[in-house]
This record gives sequence, structure tokens and C-alpha cells, in this order.
Amino acid sequence: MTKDTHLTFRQFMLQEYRKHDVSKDLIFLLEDIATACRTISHKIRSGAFSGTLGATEETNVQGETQKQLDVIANDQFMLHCANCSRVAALVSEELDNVVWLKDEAKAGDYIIYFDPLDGSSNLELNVSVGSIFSIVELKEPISDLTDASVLISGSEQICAGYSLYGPSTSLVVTTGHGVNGFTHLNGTGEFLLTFPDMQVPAETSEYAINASRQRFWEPPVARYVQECLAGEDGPRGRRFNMRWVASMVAEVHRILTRGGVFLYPQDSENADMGGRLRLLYEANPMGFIIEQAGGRASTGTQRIMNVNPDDLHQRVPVILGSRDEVDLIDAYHAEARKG
Ligand SMILES: O=P(O)(O)OC[C@H]1O[C@](O)(COP(=O)(O)O)[C@@H](O)[C@@H]1O
Ligand SMILES: [Mg+2]
Ligand SMILES: [Mg+2]
Repeated sequence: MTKDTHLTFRQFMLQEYRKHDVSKDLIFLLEDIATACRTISHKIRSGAFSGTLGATEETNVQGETQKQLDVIANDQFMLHCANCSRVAALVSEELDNVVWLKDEAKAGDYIIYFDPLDGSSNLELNVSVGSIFSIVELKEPISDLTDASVLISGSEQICAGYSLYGPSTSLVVTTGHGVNGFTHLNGTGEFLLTFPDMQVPAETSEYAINASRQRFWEPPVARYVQECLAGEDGPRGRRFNMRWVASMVAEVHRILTRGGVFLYPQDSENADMGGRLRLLYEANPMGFIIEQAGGRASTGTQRIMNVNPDDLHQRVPVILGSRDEVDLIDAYHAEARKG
């Protein structure tokens, strides 16, 4: 296929509208999110000139120092998501509370959850970062517009996606009918369909974990990694490769491209917080994408998308990627529980 025959994001989404009855409002919203991502990509690429790669003097609700680009990316999501009249509320990693855009939320309205800039510790290093988003459609109206009313399980997502700001800018989206990847074409500014129907292979010989936390790992995770490290002579009977980018978006993109498993498990140090990654705007959308591509996403004890949220910025353990590896790690957790 030549460059000229790639479908544009809009052409592809209109096909989805015809094939799967994807709502036109959702398509318009996704086009606005694509605009936010295009703008964020540009602001990151010009960050060294504008002096915006570094930190602000602020911390976010998680107690993490905000980078200037965390704030800039958050502003872009807020600005562009507010265009769609069906969006009732916005939930961001960078904001303490829900931002309500309406006085009342009707059935059919959307709640958008986003991590405007993921992996922002990599910014000064010129290593890939990304944005993650998740969209839930309300089944019932909400009369009481509080933070608690957007604590909805990931199984209610109608759409999730991410943009990866790497050597090129990608936009990867699911509306529950498989996963499709688009690449930003410099010049026209279009996102073009370059990776249709992305699939996570069931088998892999590559894993990703922050190994500096080894001394905190729980037995099932320690066992899994030890068996991978043992190579041909160990119980797995083959060599495993390891990667750690420290940008979840880049790890998930690698897994969608060539398979693999990503672990940010609960360990003895993060157990009090429930894990490291955030449920509503990191784990749920990535879980939905990975499942739609044929992979699995688990906490080690349950499907991520079945976790009932009890806090806006709740953290969960995350194990996702190639089906057979996630199943094996789940089995090790089940064995450890039996004792
Ligand atoms: O510092 P660590 O342990 O390598 O953690 C890396 C993880 O933290 C994150 O960067 C968290 O995301 P934010 O940059 O949005 O806070 C993930 O993308 C990544 O998986
Ligand atoms: Mg993040
Ligand atoms: Mg972030």
C-alpha cells in the first residue's frame, strides 16, 4: 500500500460508524482528542527551544512534581475535550478533583479520564512519552455531581486510546472493535491508518519490569522473573529478553507491535498505596486496548477492568500483555494464595 492509500483518521472512523454504529459524537470527540495530541506532540518537540522540558514548582495530587509539559498537556486535553456537548466531566492525573462541564449529567453523556503526559520523567532525556485516555458513556443520569459519581469500572469503557510521542507520533484507538494505529504525517498534519487491527501475539519471550524493585517483589513475581532469567536451562526452556522504558505508553506500544508482558506489580513497598499505576486513566484504558488486541490485563488476582474504583486517583497492580504470560503470572499468584 502506498502512502496515498492510507485512510485518514476521519475516513476510518466513518467506516466504523457504518460498520459498528460508532456514534458520530464519539467520532467528533476523538478528532478533538487527536488535535490535542497533535498539539502536545508539537509542544514536546519544541520544548528544548521554549525551555519547557523541566519541572514547575508545583506538585500534583499524587505528590509528584509536575513538569511544565504535564501542565501544558493537561490544558490541551481540557480545551479540546470541552468542545463536545456530550462530555459531562473530565478526570485528569494532574487535577485533584473532577471537572464538571454541565449542571446535570444525562444518560449517554461521556466522562473522559486522561493521563495528559505519561512518562514525563523522560522528557529531559528525549525519550518517548505519551498521553492516555479513556471514555465511559453514562448508562444512567447522575443527579449528584460529586467525585464519587465518576468511579465507574473499566468494563464500562466505550473507547480508549493513547498517543505516543516518539520518533514519530502515533495514535492508537479502540472503540471496542479491535485496535487500530495511526501515524501523524508531518506536513498535512493528518493521522493516517498505518497499523490496522493490531494484535498481541499469545506467546512472547520478552518482559518489562523495573528490576530495581526486586527486593520488594512478592513471591509470584520473583518466581516468574527468576524463571525467565534462567533461560534455556530453566523451567521455561528458552531465553527471555528484558526492556524498561519507564513510559507505560512506550511499553504498551512495543507489546502491541511485537508482543511481550509488562509488570508493575504490587510489592511490599507500594502495597499500602495499592500499587504504582493509576486505575482510571492508566490501567483501565491500557487494559481495554490490550484485551481488544487479544491480550490480557490483570492485577494478578483479577481482571483490571473488573476492579471497582473507590478513589479518583486509585492505584492498582498492573500485569498486561501476551495472553499466555499473563495467565502464567496469574496462576503463580493463585498458587501462592493457596500456600
Ligand atoms: O519510575 P518507574 O518505577 O520506572 O515508573 C515508571 C512508570 O511510571 C510512569 O511513568 C507513570 O506515569 P506518569 O509520568 O504519568 O506519572 C509510567 O509510565 C511508567 O510505567
Ligand atoms: Mg502515567
Ligand atoms: Mg502523567
